[in-house]
Amino acid sequence: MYKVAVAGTGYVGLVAGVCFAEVGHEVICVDIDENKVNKMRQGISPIYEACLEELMQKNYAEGRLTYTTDYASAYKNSDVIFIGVGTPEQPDGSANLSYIATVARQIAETIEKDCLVVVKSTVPVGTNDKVEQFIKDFLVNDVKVEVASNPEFLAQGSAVRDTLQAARIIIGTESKWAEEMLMKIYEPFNLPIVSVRRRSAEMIKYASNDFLALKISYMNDIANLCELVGADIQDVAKGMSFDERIGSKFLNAGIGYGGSCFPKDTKALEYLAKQNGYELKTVKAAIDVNTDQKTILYKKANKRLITFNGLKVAVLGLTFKPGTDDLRDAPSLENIPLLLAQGADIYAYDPVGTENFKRKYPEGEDGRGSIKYVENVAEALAGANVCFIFTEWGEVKAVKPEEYKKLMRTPLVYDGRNIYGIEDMKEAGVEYYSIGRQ
Ligand SMILES: NC(=O)c1ccc[n+]([C@@H]2O[C@H](COP(=O)([O-])OP(=O)(O)OC[C@H]3O[C@@H](n4cnc5c(N)ncnc54)[C@H](O)[C@@H]3O)[C@@H](O)[C@H]2O)c1
Ligand SMILES: O=c1ccn([C@@H]2O[C@H](COP(=O)(O)OP(=O)(O)O[C@H]3O[C@H](CO)[C@@H](O)[C@H](O)[C@H]3O)[C@@H](O)[C@H]2O)c(=O)[nH]1
Repeated sequence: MYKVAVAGTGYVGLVAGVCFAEVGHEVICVDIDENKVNKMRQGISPIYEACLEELMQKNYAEGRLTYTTDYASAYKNSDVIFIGVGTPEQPDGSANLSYIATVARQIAETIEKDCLVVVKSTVPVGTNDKVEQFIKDFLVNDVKVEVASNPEFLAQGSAVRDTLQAARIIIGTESKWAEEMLMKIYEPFNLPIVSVRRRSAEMIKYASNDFLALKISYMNDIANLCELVGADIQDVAKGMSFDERIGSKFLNAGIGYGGSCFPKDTKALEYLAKQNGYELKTVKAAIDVNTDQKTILYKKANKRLITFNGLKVAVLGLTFKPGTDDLRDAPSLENIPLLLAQGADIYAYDPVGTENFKRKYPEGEDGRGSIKYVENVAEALAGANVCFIFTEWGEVKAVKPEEYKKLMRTPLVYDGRNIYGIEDMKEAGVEYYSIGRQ
């Protein structure tokens, strides 16, 4: 078993740290955010993820998992340091590598024994080479250091399961020493390992994410055409899914992909291509379709209503997908300002995302409209003139068509997740609009 340090305790770093401890490694998680570290020491997860808190508490109690802001003490004696800090999008679409650079420098200045540095964050092809050079440039002690790539494929909401039961582990190395060490670290997981060179590993991450984003944008594109020609995208997706070459996953048309990865990783790969004099036409198309898709329901509602001014608008779901409190690139963030600017009185419900959303849009008057956060779906729907569904939470899917009819002043529903059957809503007396269906 190894002494493992993890830099960054977000979705990737914390889950990786906890899972490494769970399989027996001695793990220290480092973050610059003192609040987060204090919370974690009390057994409280700073992010909402199924099973994470239980595993944090168990491994902390059993002494295999600790947390610190003191990176020097964490890095100096580690066999391996995983980097899981953010690589957010910059205004030009490129990935911001400043957090990676800071950690690299902190590592260079503190390690006191031979050490493998593993980049888990999603980084443009060639970044691992630069990180290795950067660490060597700033190295204080005479030790051996090498960098390896180990991109992460977990999805938010199922992060622990996706790590412990990952479809594959990708490792990208430039030496036998690094490859063997990473193989040993992952041995207890008993999962398929694909070992390649560093640049290929970096590319596998972007190619996978962008492929999935493309799949979604393709279905959204087809959905929009379905609507125009009288086909039903749900039926079309079902028919397609029986072909194993297509597969049944990620065929759901909707209000566009969001989250912390697909939007930024499509733009970052497009940027990388451009930098190398190449136009990545397929990925550009995925981005363009997604941009339009985000406000497609708002535009539909705008055609149907004279104005949103003074209307009670129920919003069901704020997070970018169910099972997470993350709002990054959530469709709600695109649509709520448009509704507020028109003077809508929004009653928003989300089972876990409300606190995060409140920080961006505090309760009360905003622009011409107002926003209020409610405790359940019924409160949001009561007396509403129109309802938007942005996230397919279980609590939202559980609402029966008749309840919209019963609770709303005018049962007018715009569903960005195709939760309901068209006929079921019609029978219940609900005027219902969704994606790719008439
Ligand atoms: N979120 C996901 O589902 C997911 C999945 C796969 C890959 N990724 C990639 O993994 C990376 C991290 O994503 P995330 O969503 O976990 O990020 P995040 O923003 O949730 O967490 C990053 C953490 O790093 C900390 N940090 C910043 N500088 C630090 C430093 N110098 N030392 C220690 N900690 C520091 C921050 O305080 C924060 O807690 C990104 O590159 C992302 O693209 C994310
Ligand atoms: O058929 C589908 C499937 C997903 N989505 C949307 O796509 C986005 C992303 O969903 P999902 O992939 O489930 O969540 P993420 O947590 O963003 O995970 C993705 O991004 C991570 C970060 O890189 C990767 O590690 C994961 O493998 C990859 O699935 C969400 O807005 C979903 O609503 C659809 O619109 N239709």
